[in-house]
Amino acid sequence: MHPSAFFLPTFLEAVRTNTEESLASFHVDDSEVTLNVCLGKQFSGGELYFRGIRCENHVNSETQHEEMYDYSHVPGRAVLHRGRHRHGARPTTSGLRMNLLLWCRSSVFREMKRYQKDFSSWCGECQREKRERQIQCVKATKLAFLRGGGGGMI
Ligand SMILES: O=C(O)CCC(=O)C(=O)O
Ligand SMILES: [Fe+2]
Repeated sequence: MHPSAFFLPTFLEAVRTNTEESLASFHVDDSEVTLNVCLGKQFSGGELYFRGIRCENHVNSETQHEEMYDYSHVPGRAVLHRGRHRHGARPTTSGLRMNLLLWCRSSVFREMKRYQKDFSSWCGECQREKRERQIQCVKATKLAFLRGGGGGMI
């Protein structure tokens, strides 16, 4: 599919500076994909911290250790992340930080999501729950097998 068919519409959210930093506390974006371009030249701090991708149902669930990821901005470079990737920005400790944020939305993806119940292909918590269900299922099957006397056949 042509990218322009998938991401409609794309728009500019804001250029954030130090003074707007309260906006960047822990959140998910109302986008499918966000492009964050670092325009500041000299600053320190302002790192992004990512804490796992979540569907609407699991946005407040715990973070698994392996989902923790921190990113330090590099002037002139951009980071592209999923809008549903929970994230925030640490305070700028010196200088002026400016970031250009592009929120890219997909009406196709949003329409498809309305008919789906299982988001385990991208939500970390749906994945964890699915694994847990599988483990419980294997345990129950083993137990039923052993209770049925099948254990002697191994
Ligand atoms: O860089 C910031 O201050 C905000 C970052 C953010 O929220 C984003 O990349 O979506
Ligand atoms: Fe954001």
